[in-house]
Amino acid sequence: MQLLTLVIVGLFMLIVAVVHFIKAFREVNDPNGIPGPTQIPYLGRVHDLPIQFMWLKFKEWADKYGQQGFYRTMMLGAEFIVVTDEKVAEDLLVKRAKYNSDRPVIQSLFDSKSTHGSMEYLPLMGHNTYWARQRKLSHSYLTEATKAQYYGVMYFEVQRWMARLLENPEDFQHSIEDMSSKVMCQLTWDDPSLSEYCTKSAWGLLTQMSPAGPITNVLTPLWHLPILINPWKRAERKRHDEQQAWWMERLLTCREKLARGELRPCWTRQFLEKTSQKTSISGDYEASCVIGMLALVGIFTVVGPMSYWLVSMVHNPKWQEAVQREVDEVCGNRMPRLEDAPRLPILRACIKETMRWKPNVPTGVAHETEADDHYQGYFIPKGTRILPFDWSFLRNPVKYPDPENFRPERWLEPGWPTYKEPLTQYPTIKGLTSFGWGQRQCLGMSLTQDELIVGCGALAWLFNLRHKRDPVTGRELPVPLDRSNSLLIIKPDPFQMEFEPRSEERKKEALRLWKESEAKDRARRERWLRNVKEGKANVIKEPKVAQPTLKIPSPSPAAAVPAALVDGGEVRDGFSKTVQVVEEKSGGVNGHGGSLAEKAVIDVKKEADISITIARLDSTAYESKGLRNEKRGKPTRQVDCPGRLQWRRECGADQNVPSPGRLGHDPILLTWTTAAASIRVSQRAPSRLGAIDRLDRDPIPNRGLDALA
Ligand code: HEM
Repeated sequence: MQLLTLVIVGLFMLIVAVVHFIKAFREVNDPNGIPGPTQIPYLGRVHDLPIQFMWLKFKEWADKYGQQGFYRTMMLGAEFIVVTDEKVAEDLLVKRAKYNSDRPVIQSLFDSKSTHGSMEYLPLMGHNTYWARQRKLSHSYLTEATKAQYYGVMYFEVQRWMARLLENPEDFQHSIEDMSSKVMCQLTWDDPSLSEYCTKSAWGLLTQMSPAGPITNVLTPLWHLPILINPWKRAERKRHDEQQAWWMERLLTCREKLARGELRPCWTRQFLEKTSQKTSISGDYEASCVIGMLALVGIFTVVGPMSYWLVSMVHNPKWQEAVQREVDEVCGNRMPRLEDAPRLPILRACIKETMRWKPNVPTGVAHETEADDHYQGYFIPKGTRILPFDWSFLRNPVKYPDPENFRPERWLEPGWPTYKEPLTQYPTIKGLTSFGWGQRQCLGMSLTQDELIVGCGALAWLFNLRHKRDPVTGRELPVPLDRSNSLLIIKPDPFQMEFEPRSEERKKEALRLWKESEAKDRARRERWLRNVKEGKANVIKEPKVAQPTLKIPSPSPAAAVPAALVDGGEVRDGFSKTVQVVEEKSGGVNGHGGSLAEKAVIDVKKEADISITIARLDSTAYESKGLRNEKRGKPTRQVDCPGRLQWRRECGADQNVPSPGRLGHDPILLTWTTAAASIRVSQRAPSRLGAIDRLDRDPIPNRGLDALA
């Protein structure tokens, strides 16, 4: 009897599970929804989407389901729209950029979107205030460096690279990376000797954020295992802390060098001398991150097309000869410079065709939608990831006839769909789909183009790039066309090739040039230091650091609250604001109504008295005075305060507070849930410099950022 009951219960549960599964299956495969491969409830297509060369599977699906320019798939509950046509990307990511410019969470990084104020990875940040101000700053630094022709750094490093290739050609893959790393380390911290570590750190971050990196990026629930049995989280904690400490150390070293007058033009000097006075960047920590991130992102990106240039040239000797002829005609006995670019269309065409033929961000970088939307009659829910699938854009046979082959003439000869005049300006890689879309479009297009012109131009001037021959059999060693890593940003796997100097004269000239540049650089540095010691020119004093002020960057207090809950509001003064909430949801603290209506983040850098006042507009003011920031490291603290005030330190295991205590940051998340509230946060005893250096509103309104596109 008991057995029979068990069997009946078991059968019943099985039937319930099957019915539930069928219902879920129908839901995730709605015949009226966006076309795409059949989805398995909860899993999506995680079972047959390969981690290696994922873009090839995406392309297979694109050919099958992407007739309308997009298709849909799922991964462990996350919705994806894979965009396969440029027009659709334009519609969704440019025209609707206002609410399609967020980023998905990257599970294996702490606070990848900076939702909790980590402020670390600009390209991965959500569509929030940190992103807006860091993008503005990065854009202005990159533009200024471009105008100043990168302070000569690119020529210097490319000359060094040519000499290294002559002396040690076998090491070419390492020396490419080191060259682009040295360029970035000079632009960032005026110190090329940092390149080795910086490159390592760049690949470390890239691996951590890629689907082909830690398994926790795909099997995301694993990330939430307790830290003791979670090797992925422990490894990331170590990587992260080392990287952040290194960035901070760079900034502090630059400050010391600046004070001694030893720092030449670079982005950190620009920040210390000028920007720190009038920026919304919150302080040293954030500055070290935004500048450090720029250095990293400029390494693993440029390495791809620079390496694929070698592949293109080895496989297409006719085009190599054409580039060499053009460079010889224009530059004669010297290496190409940026001012030669208008007269080097074949070089530019081959660079652009290399990027089209072998795109180094083949899947594209996902945006995330911030609002429900409809497109071509289909519903796109908030939180959907939109993947602008670059491999597909660049293999569209209508725009790029014969897409599988290297055809630079498509940029040079009238009659091809992509031909554009004047040839002094076009082809240019600026605006290529590989650099992304809308408000999140890449900021490094000019830098990439310039570095490729100087670097690839120098290669064409100095070398014949050839297959290497096996010394025993005499046979050509293969240079594979389709072997690469599978990270978000790719580069070819190691291979062998020959760098044959075009003539003995050019070889001598390249070595002489490098010796001369190196000697000049050393002499300049020594002169600079001598002058400093003798108290002569070029001693740059850092301006006095002003007392940081509290800021509320959001222009409208209402904007931070879900629109339906808000009935206007006003900013009373710099530090306080009023929000009127007209509707409440159930739940909330202490059983009283009130979903999360507002929250603010305060950074308290050192011990300080602060006063936080929360007042219900319709009753007495509740005050919690003199909260001392003495309990460092305590993860959560509840303040006994009527009016359903809750505040806590934002130090949960998943919420990455930038090295609390160590680097001087100590953010407090403040939330309040009253029906109608005003809040005042102030520093009661500003006894120490920089005690409070940031008061932000979070979530951050996305309106008003369009101007930054
Ligand atoms: C081959 C070279 C490069 C490629 C293919 C590339 C590609 C991209 C892509 C696809 C994005 C995301 C766009 C989107 O979400 O729609 C991006 C963002 C970005 N790139 Fe590049 N990039 C390159 C070089 C560089 C360089 C040299 C720098 C600067 C040193 C740079 C700085 C950035 C920054 C700061 C962002 C973040 C923009 C934002 O989130 O608002 N990139 N890049």
